[in-house]
Amino acid sequence: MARSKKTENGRSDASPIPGRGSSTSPSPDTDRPVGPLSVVVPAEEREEVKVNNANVTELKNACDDAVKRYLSRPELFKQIYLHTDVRLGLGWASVFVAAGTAFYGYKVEFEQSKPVVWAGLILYIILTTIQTLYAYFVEGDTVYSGKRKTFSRRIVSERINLSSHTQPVKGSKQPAYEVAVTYVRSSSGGKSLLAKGKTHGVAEYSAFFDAQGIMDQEKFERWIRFPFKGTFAPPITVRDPQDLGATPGKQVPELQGPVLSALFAQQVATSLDMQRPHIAILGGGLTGLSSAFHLSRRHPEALISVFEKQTRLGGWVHSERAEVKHPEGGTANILLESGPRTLRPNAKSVLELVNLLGLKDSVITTPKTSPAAKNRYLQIPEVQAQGIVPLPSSIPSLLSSPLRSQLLPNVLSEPFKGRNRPAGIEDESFDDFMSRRFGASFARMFGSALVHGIYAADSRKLSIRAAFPSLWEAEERGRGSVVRGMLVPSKASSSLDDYDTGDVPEMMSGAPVFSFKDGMSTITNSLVRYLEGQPNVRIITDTRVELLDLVEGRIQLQTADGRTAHPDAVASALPLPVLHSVLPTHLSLPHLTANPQSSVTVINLVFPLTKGQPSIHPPGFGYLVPRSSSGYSEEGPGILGTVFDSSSLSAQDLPEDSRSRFVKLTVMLGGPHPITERHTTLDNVLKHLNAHLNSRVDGGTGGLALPKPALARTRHHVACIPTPTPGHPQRIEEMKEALSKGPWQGRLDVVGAGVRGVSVGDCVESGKRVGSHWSGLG
Ligand SMILES: C=Cc1c2[nH]c(c1C)Cc1[nH]c(c(CCC(=O)O)c1C)Cc1[nH]c(c(C)c1CCC(=O)O)Cc1[nH]c(c(C)c1C=C)C2
Repeated sequence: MARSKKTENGRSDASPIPGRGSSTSPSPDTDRPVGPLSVVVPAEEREEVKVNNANVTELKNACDDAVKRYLSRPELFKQIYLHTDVRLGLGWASVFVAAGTAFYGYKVEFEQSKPVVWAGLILYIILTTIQTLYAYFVEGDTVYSGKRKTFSRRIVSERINLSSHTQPVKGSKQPAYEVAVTYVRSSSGGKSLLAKGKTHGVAEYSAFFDAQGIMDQEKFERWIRFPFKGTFAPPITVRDPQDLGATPGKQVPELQGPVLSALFAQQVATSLDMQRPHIAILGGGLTGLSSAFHLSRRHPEALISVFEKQTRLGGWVHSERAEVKHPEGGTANILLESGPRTLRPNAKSVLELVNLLGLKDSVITTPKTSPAAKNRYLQIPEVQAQGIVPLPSSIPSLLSSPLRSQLLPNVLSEPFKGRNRPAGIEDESFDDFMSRRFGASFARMFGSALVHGIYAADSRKLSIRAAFPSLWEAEERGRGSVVRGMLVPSKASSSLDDYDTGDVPEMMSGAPVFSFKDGMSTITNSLVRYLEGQPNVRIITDTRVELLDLVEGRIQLQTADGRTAHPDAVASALPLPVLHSVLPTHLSLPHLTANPQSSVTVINLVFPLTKGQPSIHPPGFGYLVPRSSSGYSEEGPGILGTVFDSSSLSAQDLPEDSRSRFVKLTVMLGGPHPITERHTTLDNVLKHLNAHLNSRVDGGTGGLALPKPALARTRHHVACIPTPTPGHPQRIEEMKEALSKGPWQGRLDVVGAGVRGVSVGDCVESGKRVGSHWSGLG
């Protein structure tokens, strides 16, 4: 069932867009308001409803009463008593006529009174006949009529009429309660009709009554309520409310329903204007949210709906806080990242978001001079059996580095190596490229480590042109030499013109990386808060898109809970293999399953430091572990690298004085390593970490074992980073061509890490560019 965290329409008090109000920092997800309709009356506050199970009239009456009780809540509808009033009026009128006639006949002499008595009798018969006909034809099985006025841009009046009857026993089917709903929606005092329709639902009485005849009122309300949740929840379509009914033959868990789904669709449609074009965004991760942000700004006239299969938004950008106890007393509130943890200021699209979402006050930067920015380490068994060695960051450190024999000759000789790119090749693996220019051992030691740190992938499988196009171009600029090419400035302009970055770039100047006080989720949470404040955006969580089809030329989107939508355009921010799985064969796009994806296990560790104890790691960014000379095997530790989070991000931890008492780091495993559960056990990870940190080149902690961690949190991210294999850029061109020229005719756009780049900046950028060719949708 779709569960949405959407707030009421038009709620804009939290809009962090400058000039639109506050610039408050985002509050956690839990702050999101929940519509009153989703509040279930607690069981203890209800009166028990008990009926004779064998009597369907009693069963039906109990359900009718439950409908009335539910719909008459003050926050829902105001009951209209028109039918009762008409029947009462007719009843009283017939009583008066009968009484008047009888009185007249009594007072006046028989012969003289005859005409009037006849007239009275006829009038009485007419009135009671009208009353009966009214009850039968007009009131029918009406259980409830209600009305309300809502305001969203304009006053909208809504009327619903709900009738019910019992479906008798049929074969193996038990007696069932059937509800039919009609609704009318209008504005301008009823002059302009916005929507009109009918819907119905059926459920066996046994679904709500137990063997003793006690009614499960909550269950009944859940069944009847489902669509009303939509008042605060998502629309799926603005065009065709009937679409939202359950798909024939599909079962919504437990009961057939939702009963009032068409009304649900209409409620949203009304508040948004039925004629709006509709853009659906698949995926509520960073790319999906960025797409919604930019599309909602670019197309204020359109309805934008974001579909996310999980409850949580933000994808694998995930910051959490944890209370950690120090064994010597005191606690700290430590921020843990399980996805990306830092950003680079060259990502203009991210700077733009920082500016537009009002996040400047939340930014924390790492100075260029800080060790976290300068010091990086490698763990290469061939160079130092167990420990980590610093990557040289200056000429003197290069000359004294244990890595100099690997670095110096290969880098210094590269400019003198002739052109060696094989004729006619358009792409190759990063490992092949590096081996050609710098030698195979250099490519393995440094190239594979770099690829582990970015793609968690095997550099022998990664496309140089997709992953590091600047190196490929440098080779061309340098007439065969990458080093020479890097010394020649590239012609590519890096203008900020296209980005509304305000003064954020100046604020970042000198900082190699930045993050936020509350971590990377600050961006995704702020995007969600912004989007929730937009009347034309709906975020639909817990809803998996199952099918994306074209039916008679219209886009048809089906969700796993059996609902259908007909958006005018779709932006897919799904991983490409997932997109492949939702497209029917006749619409499948080329190359969606061409690339493998890496899975990473992320283990956040927090260690307490005792007084006077030196840190457990050297100052720096962390270390990477290159591919071993024997390749990837289950025998190895499976570690890709470790990030020293305290070095760059301790400012996220509270209180301030706890920062020197705890050390946080993150160990990453998996990717191309075939890992099993054994690899990710805490004991195993600590054993290797201990060996890496205690025998480091700068002396380590003097051989002391690591303290027992105060916190260890493990997250397995399955298929989280795509590996663009050689030929990827060409394949993407072909896919884009199929999108624009094939049956989709440009109405489907595909964005995200699987398309152009895997960094946070790339994802936000792709959200900025999505559907740039869409105009005049609909
Ligand atoms: C959580 C594991 C991740 C690994 N790679 C990525 C993630 C999220 C994605 C990634 N990491 C980096 C980049 C380049 C960023 C850029 O160019 O702007 C990308 C796309 C670099 C990077 N790698 C690590 C860190 C701390 C950073 C800085 C950016 C960031 O915070 O993500 C460390 C690291 N990441 C991975 C491993 C195995 C690893 C090891 C130390 C995999």
